[in-house]
Amino acid sequence: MSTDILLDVQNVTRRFGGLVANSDVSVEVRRGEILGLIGPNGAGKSTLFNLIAGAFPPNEGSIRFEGQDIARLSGPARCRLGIARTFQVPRSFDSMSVLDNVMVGAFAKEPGSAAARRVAYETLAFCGLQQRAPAPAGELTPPEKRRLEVARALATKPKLLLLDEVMTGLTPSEARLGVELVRKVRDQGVTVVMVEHVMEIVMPLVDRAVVLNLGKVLAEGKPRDVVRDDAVITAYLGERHRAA
Ligand SMILES: Nc1ncnc2c1ncn2[C@@H]1O[C@H](COP(=O)(O)OP(=O)(O)OP(=O)(O)O)[C@@H](O)[C@H]1O
Repeated sequence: MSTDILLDVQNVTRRFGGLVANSDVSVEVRRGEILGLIGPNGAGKSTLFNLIAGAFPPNEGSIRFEGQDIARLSGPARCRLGIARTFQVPRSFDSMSVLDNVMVGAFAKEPGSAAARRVAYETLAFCGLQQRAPAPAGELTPPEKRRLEVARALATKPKLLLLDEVMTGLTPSEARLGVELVRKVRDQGVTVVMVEHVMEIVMPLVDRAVVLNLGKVLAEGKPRDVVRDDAVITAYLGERHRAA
């Protein structure tokens, strides 16, 4: 395996009863890239995130991170190796302060509370949330909550960050700030895989895109090629993209 492959998912299948949510999916994630994972609702994008982050194991196939087989490791063990994720629906602890929420992430790598607090403050500043550190997380606005999700994941000091629809519901100016944050994360040396539905946001941002449809990889490549792919237009993007 080439060392520039950080994450190597090969021939992964995940079933839920009779439903095949991921079917023979292979995706390679290169170190330092921003990879977009796109596709219609129910295509299997979150399932693939869950498989990578360790929410459940695959029924078949292999998942290797820096060459190590991680398919049977727990979520916390994968977090310690350097895989972090956000959730589609933010999962903050609303009665805890914003700072304490981020400290929960920081404790993954920093057992001492003084060091974890320092990491949490640095991460909040990086994400533009430092002013909100003492506020209860439940008082954050929806875009701030999405930032908090990112901050909590970043505080674990990941090598690979999985972003699940962090731009959903943002106004165009909030989304621009979100794009800036994702670029900054990558510039820090963190590899990013992001699920997004808004093509105008995701396509200019990502280096490559993988399209899932009905649990299978339908296409992958440079964004400009993927948006012109006939199968992708038919299954997901719609006809207005054919003229583009
Ligand atoms: N834990 C689960 N138990 C049973 N079925 C599941 C589970 N997780 C996902 N599924 C099913 O697997 C299929 C793929 O779902 P998944 O959430 O991965 O798609 P998605 O591409 O992330 O969709 P969306 O864009 O709507 O979030 C769906 O039919 C979904 O209902």
